[in-house]
Amino acid sequence: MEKSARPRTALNECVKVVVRCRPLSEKEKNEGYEEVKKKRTEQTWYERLSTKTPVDKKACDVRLQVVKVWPERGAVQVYSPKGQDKMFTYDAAYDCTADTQTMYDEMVRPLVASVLDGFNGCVFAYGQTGTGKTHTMEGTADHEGIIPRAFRHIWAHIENSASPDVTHLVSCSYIELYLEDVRDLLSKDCKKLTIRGQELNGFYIPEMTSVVCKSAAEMVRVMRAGNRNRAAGRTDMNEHSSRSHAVFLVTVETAHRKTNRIRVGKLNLVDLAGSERQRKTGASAERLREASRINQALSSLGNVISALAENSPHVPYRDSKLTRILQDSLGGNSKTIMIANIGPASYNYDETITTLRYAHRAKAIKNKPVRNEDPKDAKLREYQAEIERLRALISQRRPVDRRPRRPARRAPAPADTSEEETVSIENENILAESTIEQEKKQMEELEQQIRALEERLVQGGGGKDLINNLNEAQLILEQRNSEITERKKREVEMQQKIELEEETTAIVTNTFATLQQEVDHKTQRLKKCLARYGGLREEMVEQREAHDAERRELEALQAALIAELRRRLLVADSFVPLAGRPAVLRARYNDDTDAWELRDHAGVEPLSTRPGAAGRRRGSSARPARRRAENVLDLTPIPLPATTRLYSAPRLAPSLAPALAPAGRKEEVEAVASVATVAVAGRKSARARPSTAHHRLGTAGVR
Ligand SMILES: Nc1ncnc2c1ncn2[C@@H]1O[C@H](COP(=O)(O)OP(=O)(O)OP(=O)(O)O)[C@@H](O)[C@H]1O
Repeated sequence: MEKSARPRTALNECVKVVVRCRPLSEKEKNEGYEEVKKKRTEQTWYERLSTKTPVDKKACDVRLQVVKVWPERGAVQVYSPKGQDKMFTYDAAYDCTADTQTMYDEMVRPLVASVLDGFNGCVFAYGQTGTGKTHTMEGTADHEGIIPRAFRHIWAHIENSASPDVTHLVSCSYIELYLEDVRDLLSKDCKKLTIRGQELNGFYIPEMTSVVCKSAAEMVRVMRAGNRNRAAGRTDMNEHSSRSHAVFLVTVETAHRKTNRIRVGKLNLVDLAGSERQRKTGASAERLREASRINQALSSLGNVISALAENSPHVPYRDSKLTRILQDSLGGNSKTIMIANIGPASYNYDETITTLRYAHRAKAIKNKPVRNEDPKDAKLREYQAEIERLRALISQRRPVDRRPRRPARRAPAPADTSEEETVSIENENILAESTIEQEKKQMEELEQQIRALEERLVQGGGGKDLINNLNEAQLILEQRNSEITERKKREVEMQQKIELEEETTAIVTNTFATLQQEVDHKTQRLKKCLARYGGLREEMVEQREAHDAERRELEALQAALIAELRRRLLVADSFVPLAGRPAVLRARYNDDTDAWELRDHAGVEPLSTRPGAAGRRRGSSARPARRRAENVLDLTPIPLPATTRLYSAPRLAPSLAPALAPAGRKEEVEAVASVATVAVAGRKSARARPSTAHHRLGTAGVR
């Protein structure tokens, strides 16, 4: 991501939130069917939704679904196991029958059109693992996702640019956030990148690879190449689960020759990794580590969404790299669409409710999109300046080039010239010839450079030939489609407004003929308030339960991670030589440079020196310096089975003892035995001490 110019004046625009519910998967059907059979006697939602035969597989499939989508109202209803159904409304809602094409036309198309007009745009898919985020963003061979559709849209627009005075430059980058490392998916070895900048001026990634593309097909190839490098794996919830958050960035620069202005639109297409419960995904070892990082980043994203929705003065963007990358998209200079993916299965009720709540909160986020005109970092401007410079260079050298390539015939030296002069004239001729050759080569090189730069730029076609006519027709059709979808969207909004205002209008227009009527009306309102209060209480209890479940999950995760850490420490204790240990302990993780660093205490402050007292001299003390304790290696000894026994003096017959033991020998034996006992006691007490170094290293290991 490159540093973009800060907005000047901006109109607030809310984040658009879309919900997409995928169909029930075969696995959910089978597992749910088994569960229904098990639970048929319990009073749960299965019973509430049940027909008469709970083991009938078809009826069971219907009853397994706790989500009902109302596309015409943009609403999602979730049947609650405790009685009170939940209803959420969004900018749009799509059920399992809706395809990506409809979704793109209705919601994403206007956003991509804004990007082509110089705005920043972001589409990000959020939701539990296996709910269809990758399916929605990338799609499959049969169902094209939003990303390739956006590519085609961009290129249809470029090919149809009416005027050849318009020049375009399209480039893409692809990065992923894997285990808190930002990796460049388009570089050969997926090099790690650093996020630079600050919260106030925005974050950016300066070194990521940017590939200039000249067609939608080329962009798809770039995306596939990046996908091959992306971290993916199998979990119990998803056969091909994304183990990283991926961001595909498209930059479209458009230069208008007449106005001499450049507009730069940036489109972030984000496929987040899904939140997951260890219990459900069956994650272990590496998957567990990934899951903990995924959940950590998503939790930071949730905190940012909550802070923005509540207009909190502090938004914790710095908490994770994901939120730093998405800073502009959430509350910044961007038009943003959040796609909340959910599954319909009762099995995932809690996760679905959590996703819907987050999505509902995100609706309140206000962004400040501004058209990016003539930003300093526009590559097109750079290319144009370079082309101009090269052209100027060529025209400066032209007179040299116009000289005859080689003299047609070397003029013979006049008869009276000496032999020496003849040689020097010939040498001059040879020198001139080689200079001309060199100049020629340089000119060719310069022209080649110009051609290479110009090839990167795409000139507006003018739409005169057959293909362009077809494209034009397509564009008109798309425009009509978008008009229709715009109208549909307005209808949904109207419907939502009508429903919301119905209640208040009824109250306002109600005239109370009698006192009894007023009492009835107020009783009715009170009942409604009580019902709402009940609903809120229920929600609170549910949230507490969800929080408890999450806490338990995190505790389990922590226990697993600590176990893993102990294993690694054991390996380190056994194999890292003693000399290297202090260095390992001094290593600190630096968030800014994104790397582990060894504090050079020789250069900064020797460990042996005591920290200075503020303003006054410290009295001398026998206690060791404070700093020293930070670098002490305090390891818990590994309890190993004893392979030796303590020495105990052999029992001797009392009559033989004085004869065999020389004077003083007995005391010596007793002293050795007592030292050994003290050593064992010391070892035991060391075992009982808390392992502070482990804890310290533990934090480091988790980082
Ligand atoms: N709308 C849909 N219609 C049909 N199948 C779908 C739909 N959405 C998702 N699926 C299927 O569900 C499965 C999981 O989808 P996908 O991999 O996109 O989930 P995800 O949310 O990206 O998961 P993760 O977070 O683990 O990467 C896939 O087999 C996909 O084909």
